[in-house]
Amino acid sequence: MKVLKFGGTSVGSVNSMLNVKKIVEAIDDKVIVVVSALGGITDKLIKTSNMAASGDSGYEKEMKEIVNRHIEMVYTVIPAGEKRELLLDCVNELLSELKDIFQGIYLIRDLSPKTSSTIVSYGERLSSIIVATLIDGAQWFDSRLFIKTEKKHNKHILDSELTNRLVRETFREIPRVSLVPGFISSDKDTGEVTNLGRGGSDYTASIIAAALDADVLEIWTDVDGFMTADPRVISTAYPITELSYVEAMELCNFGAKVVYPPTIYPVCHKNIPILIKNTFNPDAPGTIVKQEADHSSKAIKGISSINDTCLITMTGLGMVGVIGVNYRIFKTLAENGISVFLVSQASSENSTSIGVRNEDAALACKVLDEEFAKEIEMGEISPMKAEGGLATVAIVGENMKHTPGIAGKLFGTLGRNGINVIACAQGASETNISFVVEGGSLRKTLNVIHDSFFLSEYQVLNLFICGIGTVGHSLIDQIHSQQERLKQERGLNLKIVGIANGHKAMFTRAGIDLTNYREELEEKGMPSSTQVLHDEIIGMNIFNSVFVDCTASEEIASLYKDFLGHNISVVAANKIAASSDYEIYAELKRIARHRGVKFLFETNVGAGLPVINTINDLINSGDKILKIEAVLSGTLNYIFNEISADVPLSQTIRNAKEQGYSEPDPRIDLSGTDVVRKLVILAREAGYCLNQEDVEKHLFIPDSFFEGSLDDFWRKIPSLDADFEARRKVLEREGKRWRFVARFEGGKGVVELVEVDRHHPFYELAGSNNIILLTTERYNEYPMLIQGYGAGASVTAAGVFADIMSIANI
Ligand SMILES: NC(=O)C1=CN([C@@H]2O[C@H](COP(=O)(O)OP(=O)(O)OC[C@H]3O[C@@H](n4cnc5c(N)ncnc54)[C@H](O)[C@@H]3O)[C@@H](O)[C@H]2O)C=CC1
Ligand SMILES: N[C@@H](CC=O)C(=O)O
Repeated sequence: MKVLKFGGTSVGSVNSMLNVKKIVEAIDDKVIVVVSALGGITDKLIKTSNMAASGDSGYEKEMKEIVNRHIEMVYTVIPAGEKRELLLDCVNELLSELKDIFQGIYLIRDLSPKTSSTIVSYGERLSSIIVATLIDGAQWFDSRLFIKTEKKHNKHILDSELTNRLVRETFREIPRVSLVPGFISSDKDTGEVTNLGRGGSDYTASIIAAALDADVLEIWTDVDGFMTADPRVISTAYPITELSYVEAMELCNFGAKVVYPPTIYPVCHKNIPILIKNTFNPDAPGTIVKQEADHSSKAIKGISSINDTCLITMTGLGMVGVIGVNYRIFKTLAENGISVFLVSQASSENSTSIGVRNEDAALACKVLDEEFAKEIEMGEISPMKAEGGLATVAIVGENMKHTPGIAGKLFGTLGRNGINVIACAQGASETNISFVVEGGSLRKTLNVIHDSFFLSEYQVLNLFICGIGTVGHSLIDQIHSQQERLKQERGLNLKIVGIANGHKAMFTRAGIDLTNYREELEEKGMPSSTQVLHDEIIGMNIFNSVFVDCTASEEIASLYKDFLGHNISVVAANKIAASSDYEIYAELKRIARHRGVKFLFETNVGAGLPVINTINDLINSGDKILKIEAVLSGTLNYIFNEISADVPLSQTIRNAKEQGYSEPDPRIDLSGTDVVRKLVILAREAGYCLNQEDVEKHLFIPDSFFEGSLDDFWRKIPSLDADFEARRKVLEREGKRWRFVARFEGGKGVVELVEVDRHHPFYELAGSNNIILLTTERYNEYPMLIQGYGAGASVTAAGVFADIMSIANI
């Protein structure tokens, strides 16, 4: 025998009603069907009662809607004929009783709890007789006759013993299909209508299933089962196939509204499985809840949360070692009907924090202050402190018991993402770790956990890309072309959630479609500014996020500190921050380390060449960099390789810009600034404290050419062509070439134009290539050499991409 329960959405529309009929009639076994009120009707009944009680004549309109909803349902799902007429008689009679009750309330302007309970019972009474008529051969039973409650602490509580006996008596002979209204009950002493609480239809079904030793309890709802997390917050949440009773209880107690929590105990006690199914998708497997759920899988099964938490903290040295303090706290709260869902107490016993719903907080503080008035007056205990606007999150899974390090991983992940844990609790059963965070961090918290415990199919990295010129555009193209492969083969979802250039910016948590992002940015983007980027990116508070700087902007570099401070990793092609004042560079690295995020800038030197990582590897393994000799400017090397009788200096500079080698402002290259920045960064990464002004410069273009605007520069630069050509000819005759060389040794840096002959290791350095010779304690007689493309869109973008991938750490 099976017990099936259909919730309000399952009986809320014509289509779903017809699905219910199909599902029940296809069962080849005895079945007891428990139904809720038509979706939304209970709320409407409560609203109408309150309107009538407050003298608002608008209640009549609401009542009309209730009438229409039921009558229309009857006319659409029950074919014309005798059955329909009989049903209409019953429905009209119930509706007319209801109308009279509302009128009475309106006239006397009074609504007692007893009348309220009577009113809400009409929802299930009406729906159940409609469904009973709809399903062939169904026999209707009145649950008020066998679901019995008693009053305790001002609440109607099930009298299990009496109810079980009455259920067994009622269903001594079980018909093929029985139809029972859920939720409603009656007082065992007075016979007054009561109910089992909102969501109580699940409980009705569970009580009946347990009393009759059903084979299974099926809860038919509008979702595919228990999900790994709230799908409205986590788009990648998915249904869990199997849960143990304990796991299901932990999950539904805490926000996952799939099952009304008291439902689990009666069937668990009898070892009757619960199957959660979707009325709108009956072929989906659903979730099975049973004694022993699959233990071979992930350590945590699901996450649940409530965004309605107030933490009440009681502190005082007068609590230490005093027996009975906790007893008094919980007794006082229980006597006042306040439910506590989280308790956290330090072993020092001088503080206890209690999680209650926000609406209960004021009363909880009041009654506890009263209970401990004497101790408060003596200064032994401080008055209760309430902190509202919080959220409680629970991670749930019986496998946690067998897996060390879950708590470490959980709190480590939260910390790296800048989420502050205000209180936490874990029972010795180890099936649940609950913790409290700021309400505003809930979304991020759920995403972080879902992602890091691999509940999601993919690990997500959220990228903000700033600057979509030569490097930024190429990077986005590369990400676009690799996105799918990374998802499928590496389980990594690289999501670009923000893109900005100097004029426009756009942001979306869902990820930007990269097909036409440039057009979209132009059309739909908001005006971009440093402040906008700062506020939007920090305000979005997204987990696992990386700010990627592909600009050459000082203002943008000034944002890194705040981003790192908000646990956003930074990947910079922009060299300004890493080469700025040593203190700033050191501070950024310090913040990144403290926050557990990354500040990476491999492309600052040698574009995509592995220069900085190599130096880090050498240093980390105990080597010491003694000397750096390098050609670090792609632009200058290109210029000195291209310059010829046919291509004058000024033209080579233009060509370097067109090839995407030069800085947005090529004067940065020609003035040696770019090379100085790079040398400073290399020296710092090698462990030396060097600033740009410490580097000696021997330049080849007079300073006067860098005065004025960029247009002035382009106008003036051809005047140097003839002189350069004359010098080039001499050089050619001598069999030499120009190389702009950077050197660092003994704590001193120099950049200069050097004339090298064919025996020099830099002589053959082609195109825009870079070369870096590292003399170290280990690589001494034969220095380490790194050589290759040192500038250009695709290699630089690939280097930025590699930094991003190292943050993903897959
Ligand atoms: N081109 C290359 O080979 C290499 C370049 N880099 C570095 O990469 C960075 C970018 O270089 P390119 O792509 O060549 O420059 P670009 O001039 O082509 O692109 C710069 C982008 O930054 C944007 N931008 C400028 N100021 C901005 C602001 N305040 N807010 C938002 N966006 C802003 C511009 O609108 C443009 O989209 C530079 O810092 C450069 O030093 C590093 C290694 C190699
Ligand atoms: N402008 C730079 C680009 C790489 O950093 C160069 O020419 O090397």
